[in-house]
Amino acid sequence: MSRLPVMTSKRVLTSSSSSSENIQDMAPAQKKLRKDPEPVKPHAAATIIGGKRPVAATRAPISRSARAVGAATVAVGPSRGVLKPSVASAAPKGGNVKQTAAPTGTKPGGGGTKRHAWDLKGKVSDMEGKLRNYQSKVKSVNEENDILKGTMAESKTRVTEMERELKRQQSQISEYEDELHALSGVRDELEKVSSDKSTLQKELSNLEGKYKVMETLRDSQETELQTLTMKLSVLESTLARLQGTLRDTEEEVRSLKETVAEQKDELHAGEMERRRLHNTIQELKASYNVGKRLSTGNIRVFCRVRPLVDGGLSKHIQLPTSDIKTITLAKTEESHVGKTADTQKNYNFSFDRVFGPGASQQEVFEEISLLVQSALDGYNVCCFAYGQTGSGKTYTMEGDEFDKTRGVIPRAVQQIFRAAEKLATQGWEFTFTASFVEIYNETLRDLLYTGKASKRPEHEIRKSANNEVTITNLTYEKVSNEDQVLGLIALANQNRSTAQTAQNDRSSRSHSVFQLDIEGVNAGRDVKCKSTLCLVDLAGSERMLKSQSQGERFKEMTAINGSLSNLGIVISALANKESYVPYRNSKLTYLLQGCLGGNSKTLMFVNIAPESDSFGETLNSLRFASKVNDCVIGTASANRK
Ligand SMILES: Nc1ncnc2c1ncn2[C@@H]1O[C@H](COP(=O)(O)OP(=O)(O)OP(=O)(O)O)[C@@H](O)[C@H]1O
Repeated sequence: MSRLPVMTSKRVLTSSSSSSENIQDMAPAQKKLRKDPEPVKPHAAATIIGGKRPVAATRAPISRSARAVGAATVAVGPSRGVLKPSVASAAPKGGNVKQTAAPTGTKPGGGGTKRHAWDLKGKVSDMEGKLRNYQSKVKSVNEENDILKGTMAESKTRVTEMERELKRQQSQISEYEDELHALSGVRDELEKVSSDKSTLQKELSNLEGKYKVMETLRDSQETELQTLTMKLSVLESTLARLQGTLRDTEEEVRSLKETVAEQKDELHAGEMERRRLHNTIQELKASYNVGKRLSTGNIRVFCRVRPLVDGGLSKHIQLPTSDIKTITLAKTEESHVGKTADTQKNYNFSFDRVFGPGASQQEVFEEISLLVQSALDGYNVCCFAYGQTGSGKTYTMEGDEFDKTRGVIPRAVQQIFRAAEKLATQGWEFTFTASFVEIYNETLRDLLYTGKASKRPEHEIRKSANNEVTITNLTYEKVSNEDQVLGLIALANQNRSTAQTAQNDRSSRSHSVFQLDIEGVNAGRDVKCKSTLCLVDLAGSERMLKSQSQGERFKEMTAINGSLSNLGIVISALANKESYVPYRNSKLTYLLQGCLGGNSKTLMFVNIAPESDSFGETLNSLRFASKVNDCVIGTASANRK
């Protein structure tokens, strides 16, 4: 809206700024007017000077008369003699001159009267008329000039005014321009604000959308909250009810705990009583022997008869069905003279138990399971199998791999670990250490050794200050379950079979000793116990005539006989309460010292072969076992603290 006045001003400014030029420009316009036959266009000058039409209007006729005067003036100079052509040449251009000259009545070259050459007076009069005419014209031109001067002054004033106006308008323009500049900044700002506004509007619409979603969410959460509040109140009431129940239950638990503690005390007392009674029973069992005489002792002897290869039993072995403790060896002696009938000689033996050829491994173990239990109660327990080669010692001690035919060692191990688990509920914690050693030719060999054969260490039996017997360099393996022990037994058998390949039938000529050291702690009762379960498979006990054996065999025989007879000697020394017991006479007795002494429960299996050709060896074995069975060593006491 501010542009329009500015443009107008500019146009005005352009035309007026060169007012002097415009005035000069008027000259060509006037020249044109002279050529133009048409009347002068005074409005053109009027337009230039801002519509001062009255001035132009007055000027136009003046111009015409002035031109005529000019033409006449031009002609005045050379008037002598050349006036005619001059007037004549001026005639077609300005007919008005003629008209102006007409009142004089002396129109030279026109329709006027031509003076005679002599009519100088007339000519002077004409000239004077002309002069007067010219003078009046000059006067009117002067007047016109004065008017023009006034107009010029007026125009100058106007120009000055216009220049002032122009300056004012210029300053206004610069103001407008400043304003415009300021407004353009405002416009940019406005544009920015408008773009911000559209961004904000978008954001607003986004937020509105989100708000709606939130509102929906809030509504659903409020519903959920209401549901949860209801559930909470239900739960709170349930909780209050349960807390009441809990208080009652806690009360009940407290009284039950007291009862349990009392029962634990009773159980512990019961366990101790059980151990005492268990021990008494075994002592009583051991004290009753064939001779029906009561004695106190703790070596029990079981006899086991191996079945014949084709089953059944030899005639020379008699096992009365009514008595499970006796065995009779019957020998028929032919009459030398032939006159008398053959005589039969019976050898009767009585032991703690006699197992016939049909006795199963399970039956046999049941009889010794009480003894095994004693090992957990803190008693040293030793069980060894004695008998000639092939009489069933290994079968009795180790048995076969199948469940039914498993021997004493795996069954004893199973029982020990199961019993330890039960005792754990009464606060007992047990640690078990296993070792397996072979005595061959009075040399010790570690059956759990896994190193290089060439680096096999030598072993010595050592006795500590507290009378504990240990073997140097022997593998003592910590075990915590039955499977680990069975793995060790398998390793021992592997070691034995390796040695056996090198020397035929070596197992028959070596003693193998499996030992399980048991340590129990009942921290709650401050009770400890320590014992060793010792299970021994002795070498074959058959006697050989010295003359029949030579070299290595003789050496083996001497070693076996030596250790077995020393075993007998040690047992009788213990039975006779001799001051000196020759334990150190053989490796076997030295190793078993702890198990044979007064503080242990010992069981001996005497295994016999049923074949008639083994009669002699069977008799010897039964005699040896009988001697052992007669021994009264003394009562064992548990290793408890
Ligand atoms: N009570 C039994 N019932 C069935 N078979 C048995 C019985 N006792 C032993 N045998 C079998 O008799 C054979 C010889 O037994 P075993 O090897 O146990 O004798 P051993 O006395 O240990 O001999 P060695 O002194 O040579 O080691 C084995 O095949 C064994 O399975």
